[in-house]
Amino acid sequence: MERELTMEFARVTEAAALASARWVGRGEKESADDAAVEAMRSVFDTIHMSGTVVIGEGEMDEAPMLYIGERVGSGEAPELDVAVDPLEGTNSCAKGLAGAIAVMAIAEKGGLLHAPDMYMDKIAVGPAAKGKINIDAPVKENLSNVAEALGKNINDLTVVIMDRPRHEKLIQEVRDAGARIRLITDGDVSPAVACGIEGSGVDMMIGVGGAPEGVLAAAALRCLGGEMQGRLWPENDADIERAKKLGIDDVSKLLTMEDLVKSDDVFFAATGITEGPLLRAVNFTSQGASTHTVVMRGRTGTVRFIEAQHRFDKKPQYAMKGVLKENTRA
Ligand SMILES: O=P(O)(O)OC[C@H]1O[C@](O)(COP(=O)(O)O)[C@@H](O)[C@@H]1O
Ligand SMILES: [Mn+2]
Ligand SMILES: [Mn+2]
Repeated sequence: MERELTMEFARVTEAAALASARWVGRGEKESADDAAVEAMRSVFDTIHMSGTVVIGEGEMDEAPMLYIGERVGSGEAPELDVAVDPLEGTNSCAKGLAGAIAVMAIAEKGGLLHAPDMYMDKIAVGPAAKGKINIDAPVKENLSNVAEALGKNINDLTVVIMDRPRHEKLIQEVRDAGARIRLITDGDVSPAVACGIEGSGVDMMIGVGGAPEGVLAAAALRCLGGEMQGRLWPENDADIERAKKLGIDDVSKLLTMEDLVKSDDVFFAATGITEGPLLRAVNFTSQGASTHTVVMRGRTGTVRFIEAQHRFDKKPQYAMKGVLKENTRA
């Protein structure tokens, strides 16, 4: 894939972030989601590519846009697989809490695991701890190996875990081992990616979250040289069927980096909506808004943080779209 595409993908996540940022704290999850999806969808068509959505907003009959199998892009070469989560952290956005991002990953055809819409158990670390994790090992063993690889004491490790009843035992085990925990209410992609960014303050992300989110985070960690391991976490027979439909016959298989993201020929882009360990929030100004985006390319490992200023007088498509009229300036 050509390097020029990185800038194009930054435009895609910026548009989604700008649109959903209008809905921060308004308590309307659906409107925030719809705004992100619509904005992302419309920018895709301006990009010279033939994309197929392999991770998106759901099956064709349950999502009007960015559904699995939908074609995006101008229709010209190259032929690519697209994974999107236009609003990752919907609750955080609706409540104005930290951790919402707009995110996507792109690979050559067949390059991304077609993850079913179900849970996945995950463990993620940055490059220094690559090769030191094993999802099947006791948590304490992983913590101690990662601490050693990072040259830290276990007490100084920061582990991000989603605050969910299903993680009660896991949280206790991490506390017993002596590591620090940051419990998050939503959005496990950004902390998983942050593991791979030096100075982000996150050393490890563990626990059960969305499987599609696992593939998105793995794409970034592939670019960053970090590691993720996953295992699908079906809750019922329907989940198992869903996985089989996507070609995953053995739902208990340990998913390595190679299973999640097949090659280095991958791009990742994300823009912050609310502040997080990886990216700053969208900020509205008198002129427009600023965005903070990260784009990465697996082949070269280049990571770019892009700070952008958007002018609403010159880009009216981003101005107040779909938001309450009384918010407009007199
Ligand atoms: O809220 P649950 O059911 O525990 O699911 C966790 C998953 O949902 C999220 O918190 C939010 O995802 P969406 O906002 O895209 O729905 C993911 O980051 C996470 O992987
Ligand atoms: Mn999500
Ligand atoms: Mn989402």
